[in-house]
Amino acid sequence: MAASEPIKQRRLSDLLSSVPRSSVLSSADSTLAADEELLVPRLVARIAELEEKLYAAEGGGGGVDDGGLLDRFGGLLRKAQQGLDAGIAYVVGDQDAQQAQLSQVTKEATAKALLITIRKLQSLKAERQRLEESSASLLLELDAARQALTAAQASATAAAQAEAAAAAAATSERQAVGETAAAAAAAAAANRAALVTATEQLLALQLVARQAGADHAAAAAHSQQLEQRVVVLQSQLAAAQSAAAELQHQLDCGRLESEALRQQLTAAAGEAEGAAADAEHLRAARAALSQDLNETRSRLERAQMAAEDFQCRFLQERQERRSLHEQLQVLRGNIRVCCRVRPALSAGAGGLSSEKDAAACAVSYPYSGTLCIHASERRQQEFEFDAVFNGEASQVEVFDEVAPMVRSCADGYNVCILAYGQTGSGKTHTMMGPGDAPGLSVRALQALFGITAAEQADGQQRSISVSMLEVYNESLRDLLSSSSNGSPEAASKPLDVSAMGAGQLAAGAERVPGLTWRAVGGVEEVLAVLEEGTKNRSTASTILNAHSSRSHALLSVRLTDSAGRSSVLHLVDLAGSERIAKSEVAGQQLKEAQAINKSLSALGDVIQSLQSKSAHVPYRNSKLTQVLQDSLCGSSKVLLVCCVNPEAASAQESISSLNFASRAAQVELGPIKKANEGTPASRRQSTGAGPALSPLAAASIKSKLSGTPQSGGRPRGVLRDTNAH
Ligand SMILES: Nc1ncnc2c1ncn2[C@@H]1O[C@H](COP(=O)(O)OP(=O)(O)OP(=O)(O)O)[C@@H](O)[C@H]1O
Repeated sequence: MAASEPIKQRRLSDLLSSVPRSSVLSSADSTLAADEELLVPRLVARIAELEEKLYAAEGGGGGVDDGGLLDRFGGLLRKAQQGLDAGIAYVVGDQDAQQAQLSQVTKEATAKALLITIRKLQSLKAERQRLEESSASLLLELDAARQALTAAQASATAAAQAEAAAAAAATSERQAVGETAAAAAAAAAANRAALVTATEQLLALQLVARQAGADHAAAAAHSQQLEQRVVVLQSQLAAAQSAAAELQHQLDCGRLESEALRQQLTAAAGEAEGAAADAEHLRAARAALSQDLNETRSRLERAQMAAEDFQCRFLQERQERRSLHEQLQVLRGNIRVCCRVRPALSAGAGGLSSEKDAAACAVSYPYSGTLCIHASERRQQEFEFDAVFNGEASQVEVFDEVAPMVRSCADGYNVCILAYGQTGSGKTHTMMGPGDAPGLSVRALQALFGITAAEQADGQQRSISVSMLEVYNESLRDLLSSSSNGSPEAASKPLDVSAMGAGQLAAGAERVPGLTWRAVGGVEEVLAVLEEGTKNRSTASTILNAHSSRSHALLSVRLTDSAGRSSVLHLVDLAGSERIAKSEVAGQQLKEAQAINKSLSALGDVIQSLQSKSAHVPYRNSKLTQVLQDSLCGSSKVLLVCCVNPEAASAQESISSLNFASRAAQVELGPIKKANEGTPASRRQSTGAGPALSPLAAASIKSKLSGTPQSGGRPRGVLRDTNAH
């Protein structure tokens, strides 16, 4: 019998399911509702389900899992903590040695990262603590639920036993069934109440279990989050480690750089020491230089003062020199005459017909400034001039004699330098000269350029222009005219001479109106002009000189200052003065020779008139004297260079030329005046000649300036004419 069997410990659901529902309900309480009848099996099923879950929870290792998870969490957290601690220790541990080397920014960044990491670890620890506490509380609740369940099982067992007893009593005795049924109903009601209570407890446990499941899920999720955080922290730790490695690398680099910088600093310090020494040296040198500079400055100031003094004295002395120069010119006379003897030429040259002519020399030089022509063995003639140059005299020596005249032109006087002599005697050589030994013309212009350049430095401005004129067959030809082609017939525009008297030309008026004047700025331009004029010059062969010039050539140089005042230097290469009979010319050349002789005679007449102080000077007798009249009067200076052939064959011609020169040497043109003082129309300026000198003073000055002994008052010109007959 089931009711007499010992009540075994069984599940509450098994006990409940073994109760016969119909008999219990129909006999104990006919008022139970149908849904109440269904409630019991559902509750049993539910309880079974909960028990299964509970058993599953108990036996399935839910607590174990929670503990394992927590352990894992703890392990992970500890590992994370250890890693972080190791990172922190690694980072912090080396800080002592490295901290000083790291830059401030790097240190701050590292400290901030560490702080953040530590805070996160602290937060994780607190979370773990909270979870552990939560898990403990859940375990307690589970224990309580288990105990309540055990109590409910015990109660259910008792109820089942009671039910079994009731069923046994019902079976044995129908009578007692009713009474027993009532008792059973009461017991059933009590059981039902207990069941309701148990059910409520189960529901509560179910809620708790559900809560525990939710908490478990939350804990799992949280654990997952923690794992993720751990992963993140590990990656942060790895990043921190790599950052630390990077920092270490940077530190190493920094150390290397620091070492390099230290070496550079050492080197720079060495250099700085050197530079300081150099600076000290330079400072000393600068001080010395400064001292030198001061001394130099004071020397310079003294030199400047001396220079000013010198300049002042120079100006005074220049004025004095000019004055003395003029006095010397007065003493020398305004016509100076010198003689130049050409060197002997080989046979055939210069018209020499034989070796005998070439060898025989008819000239000797007894004293300084004299020469003697030996016309024959019994006849000789001696002449004295301002200067006598033998055949060995250079162009430079001859120019030295001429230079004062050039200076006079620069001082404002009209000057005329004439080369006179027979054909082949060296006139052209003296005036023009070859390219490698330029004559007086080129040297005079050179000297004038030098003078004007020096004046320019003193602030004076003077321009130089030149003209070239040929007097051929008593007609004038402009050698620089563009229409002149060099042939006598192709005469350019006809030129004539102004009718104004000597020295009476108005300022700005031309002695030869229409004559071409070329401005020249240097010797090169002068040479070009001379070449052009020389090319245009008419030449014709004669027996005496294959290249004898048959015309007078005038190179005129005009100096004009900024005020319009001008002075002229005439450089005249006269045509040959030989006798016509000897030249054996005829026709056109005879005509040329006659014209030459006529003009040279006119020149001699002018000189004769000046010598005799005649009231009338016949300038108009030839074109040559007309053109030169302003330079053959009292307001000018004249230098006549008498050129002489040394050969015996030319002795007579030489004597003739020297007689001409002697006459000229005795001429006094009158008181010297500057070029612009001659006419009322011209501007007047100081003569610079100074007051008239006593003869004694004049002799003294002349001796002083010329350095030559005086001739003892002996007249220049022909000294002796020794004739054996
Ligand atoms: N002092 C000198 N030194 C060297 N050679 C000279 C000298 N004088 C003249 N001669 C030479 O003598 C020759 C004739 O000279 P130059 O032509 O100057 O004579 P000139 O008097 O001008 O003749 P012309 O009246 O025909 O013009 C030339 O060959 C020239 O080089």
